[in-house]
Amino acid sequence: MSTDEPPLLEHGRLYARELACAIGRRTVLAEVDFSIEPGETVGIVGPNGSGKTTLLRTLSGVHRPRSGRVLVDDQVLHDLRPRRRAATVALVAQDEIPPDDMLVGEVVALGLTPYLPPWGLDAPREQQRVTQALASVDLHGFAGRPVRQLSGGERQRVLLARALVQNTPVLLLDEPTNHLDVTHQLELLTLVRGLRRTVVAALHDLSLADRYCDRIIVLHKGRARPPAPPGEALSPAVVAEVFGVDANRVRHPVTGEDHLLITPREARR
Ligand SMILES: Nc1ncnc2c1ncn2[C@@H]1O[C@H](COP(=O)(O)OP(=O)(O)OP(=O)(O)O)[C@@H](O)[C@H]1O
Repeated sequence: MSTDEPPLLEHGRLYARELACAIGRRTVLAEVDFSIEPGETVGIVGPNGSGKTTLLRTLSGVHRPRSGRVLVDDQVLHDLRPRRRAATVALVAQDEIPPDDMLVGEVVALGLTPYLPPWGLDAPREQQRVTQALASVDLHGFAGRPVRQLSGGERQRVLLARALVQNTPVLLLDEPTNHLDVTHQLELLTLVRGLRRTVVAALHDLSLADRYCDRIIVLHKGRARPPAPPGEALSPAVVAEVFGVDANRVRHPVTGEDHLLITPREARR
């Protein structure tokens, strides 16, 4: 989809440099160090509580790192003014609930805020971008509906549409497939891969991460393994160690593609 000219792919290189992420006094992750290329889709996986949300919030600028730096291209993210930061990185948080009395179109239009002059409105242009973004997440015709009337999955797609109109070179997604039916899960991941943006997504479903990500970062015991291609990041040994389940790669009988198959340990007895 295109809400505006797509950002050029020389923009959106995302770096974490010796990052430590903390909540209160507790360090959740330390020694996080990686570089993500413009246009890459990178998954973050890890058990519950391993720090996926904390890392995404730090990469988005919402949390300050305890130490280290986040850079987008040559800019230190946490030094940017809020408007500039909002034009650089968009975060779709997990389970955000917009105010009940807002209309869907109004929520999506919030993504344009960093580009508007103070008190500035450009209604026809704004409306067109909102309409395009809603259509791209399969919510054509929803602009006038109150947010309170949406299902969880529809709300999730509205928040993605808001991030799309924000039109940032870097897009961060926290469990974007939560609440979505299987069709919309696959559509969303196909959509984000086709955006020509740098995408970092926390995903619980290892098979989806394996299939849709160029590289994957595995969080385990307070550390982030360096981003690696799915076959390496989610090798049977790593999946067994980190998640305590068995993983096998099997060939799809029709497409011939590799799929990651997860089985509980007891199933093999
Ligand atoms: N507001 C908070 N106050 C104190 N501790 C917190 C807070 N939010 C998260 N934590 C703790 O920080 C750690 C990392 O949490 P985080 O939400 O980043 O994990 P996660 O990998 O996203 O988890 P999940 O898979 O369950 O969504 C967890 O141990 C969690 O209990």
